[in-house]
Amino acid sequence: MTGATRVLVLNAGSSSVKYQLIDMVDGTRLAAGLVERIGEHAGRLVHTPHGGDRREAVRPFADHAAALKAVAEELAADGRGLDSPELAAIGHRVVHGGKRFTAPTVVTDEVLTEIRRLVPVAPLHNPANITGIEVARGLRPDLPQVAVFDTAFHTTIPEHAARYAIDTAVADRHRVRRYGFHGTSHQYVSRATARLLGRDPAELNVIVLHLGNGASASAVAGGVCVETSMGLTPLEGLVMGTRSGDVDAGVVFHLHRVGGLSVDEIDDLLNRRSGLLGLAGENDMREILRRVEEQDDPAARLALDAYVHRLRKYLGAYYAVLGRVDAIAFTAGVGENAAPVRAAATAGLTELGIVVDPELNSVRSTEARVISAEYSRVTVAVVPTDEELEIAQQAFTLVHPSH
Ligand SMILES: Nc1ncnc2c1ncn2[C@@H]1O[C@H](COP(=O)(O)OP(=O)(O)O)[C@@H](O)[C@H]1O
Ligand SMILES: CC(=O)OP(=O)(O)O
Ligand SMILES: [Mg+2]
Repeated sequence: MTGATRVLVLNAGSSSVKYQLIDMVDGTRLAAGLVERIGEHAGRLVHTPHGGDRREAVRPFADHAAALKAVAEELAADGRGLDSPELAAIGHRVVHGGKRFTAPTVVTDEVLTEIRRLVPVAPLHNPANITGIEVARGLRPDLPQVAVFDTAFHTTIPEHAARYAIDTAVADRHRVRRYGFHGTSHQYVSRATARLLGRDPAELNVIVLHLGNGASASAVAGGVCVETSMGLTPLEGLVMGTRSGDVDAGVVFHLHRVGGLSVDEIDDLLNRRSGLLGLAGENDMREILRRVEEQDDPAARLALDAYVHRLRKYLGAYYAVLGRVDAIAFTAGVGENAAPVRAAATAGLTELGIVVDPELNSVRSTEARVISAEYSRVTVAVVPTDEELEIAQQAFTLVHPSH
């Protein structure tokens, strides 16, 4: 293959930027890294070039623009700067695509305006995604900037699952419905699960549990998403690091009318100070598990139990939605690494045909692997997600449809 074959992928989060430079001919990761704690006193950049040593810098990064400039400098230091003629596109994770964006899209001014209009329904995410696009475009105005939307994979969810049972006219006017997020990951992992089992995705029903900082579940029937736990915004569903997941909407009225909290304060409470953080003062699952195991800490125990209980409720619900489940796939930071969470989420479900093998579950590996017992009717697997590769492939296919 000749010409430009590389894609730089930017995944800009609220306080971090993850990036990868991938050669699409053979999938080589030419560079991977992240900048975290953007806007704080002590930021950190970690950069790993292909075949080279990991470099780390601890210093402040005032904002996303400063972080992206630092990323560009690291890539340039490897001789793979953003000015490289081998770059075919820059792929951006964009969290909310609303109803309009159902596929990867080349960003124009008009597309950017639409992504900006969706900021109120993805306040933690879309602003950072927009900055990423603007900075990258400033550095390489000649290159296609491709937006790959978290919501896209969920556009197949049937109307009766996507609708909230509220007045249709009000819902339509304000575009209130279930959009769902982490779609790029749910799509990648459901297919990777089929590959692991040597099956065609079209004949497989899978429940995907994406458990990272944000967490969501999805039900995928024959490769098509039919239900997911996040809703209008990435707040609904599972208990997360700092987000509550499901609460009675009446909680909002109560906190406002009786508790005297403003709407902005309630937003901040539910999105940034709830979940594991709200229950145990700590949003990192590693620390929660450590406190449970080493200190038998009651707050950490409650947080872990609430997290697992919610997960089990969704597992049961999606089992009923699908009718037949072939596989359950655990993915993202917690799903890939936290064996105790996987064990607790699946314990005592023999009647549902779900039996996890404790020994297989305790194996540490970065590879996709089966953790259920041989006789388990439902295959339970750990399937590492790769949102960056999926974004790079979708972006490259869009700009080079022939490859
Ligand atoms: N070894 C581990 N055991 C338990 N939890 C882990 C482990 N490694 C990472 N995690 C958890 O994974 C979460 C972050 O997941 P990740 O997928 O990296 O998040 P995101 O991409 O949403 O920022 C954190 O809660 C972290 O504690
Ligand atoms: C949509 C979402 O929750 O993303 P993240 O897990 O990256 O916060
Ligand atoms: Mg993630």
